[in-house]
Amino acid sequence: MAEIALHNLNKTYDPGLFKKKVKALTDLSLEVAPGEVFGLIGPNGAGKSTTIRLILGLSRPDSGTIRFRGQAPKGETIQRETGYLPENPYLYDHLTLRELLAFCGRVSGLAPDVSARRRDELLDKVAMTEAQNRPLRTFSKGMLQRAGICFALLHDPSVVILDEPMSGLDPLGRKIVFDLVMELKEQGKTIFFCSHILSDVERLCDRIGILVQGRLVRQLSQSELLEHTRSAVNLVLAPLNEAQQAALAQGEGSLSRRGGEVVYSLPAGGLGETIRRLDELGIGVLATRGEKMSLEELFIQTIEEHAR
Ligand SMILES: Nc1ncnc2c1ncn2[C@@H]1O[C@H](COP(=O)(O)OP(=O)(O)OP(=O)(O)O)[C@@H](O)[C@H]1O
Repeated sequence: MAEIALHNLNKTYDPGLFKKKVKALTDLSLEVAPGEVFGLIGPNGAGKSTTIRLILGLSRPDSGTIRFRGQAPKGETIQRETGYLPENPYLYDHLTLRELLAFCGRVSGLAPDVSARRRDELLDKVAMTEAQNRPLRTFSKGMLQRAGICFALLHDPSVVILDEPMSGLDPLGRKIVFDLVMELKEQGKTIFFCSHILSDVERLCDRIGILVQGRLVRQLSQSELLEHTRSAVNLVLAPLNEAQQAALAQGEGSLSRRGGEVVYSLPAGGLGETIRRLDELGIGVLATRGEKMSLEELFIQTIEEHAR
């Protein structure tokens, strides 16, 4: 049974009088299996945070169903079983981090010794032991992010939901959080997260969903992702006229400009057919480069296809 199952979710925001309604999600369906790491990616405003808020019951869909282990989610179960890091964690800023975590432990019903042990472990993991006695209002964005991660994980939840966990972190902080998420994955936790750092998503996730304008336009398992990204070919083309550009826009590859070069990227499998097509269109190929397509390129290609 899926840990999280979303079926045909629709969500519209109504900002009030005289303002246009915003359709944030359209017929969104996805499932996350126990122990799976699911990464939801998409451009700004695609509906990622909205999806997370619906899963957590912080907002209600207009229609569609949300199931948590087969049941309609109840506030208490969700609080007990999930750890949530919001996009911009708002924490009680007059408390020190140590006080915040003690409060969190009490609210979660942890025994004081368990709470203290978890606190010390987590502070150590996110390199915040020395900052624990400082009030949160003195923290930088990256420090607040690390504090938010401790807050989300203190009660050792089995499902972890992270909205932009790498946001505001320096490269070392990113590595710390990356390693922590990897450790949670190894412990068999179910993880659902959104991130714009696609190299992390690529390395961490068992499955990836691409959300564009509120619609889930693509889902890929780790092996499908490997298949898609394994063997791309980039053809460097001679300058194109408008008709040639329009003709290529209909094809299965994607056109881009890189450092003054016109590059046409396509899966290696279709190369023979593409060369014939370029020949018919009178387009010269200046160079051919075989390379691994990154998730970032696949992401941009998917968004461009969707825009077309
Ligand atoms: N409370 C709200 N009232 C009105 N519109 C909203 C509200 N919250 C979100 N939206 C709109 O819904 C859409 C989806 O927003 P959401 O925050 O879910 O996107 P996102 O994918 O998380 O974006 P980002 O990557 O920028 O964080 C956007 O158009 C946003 O402006």
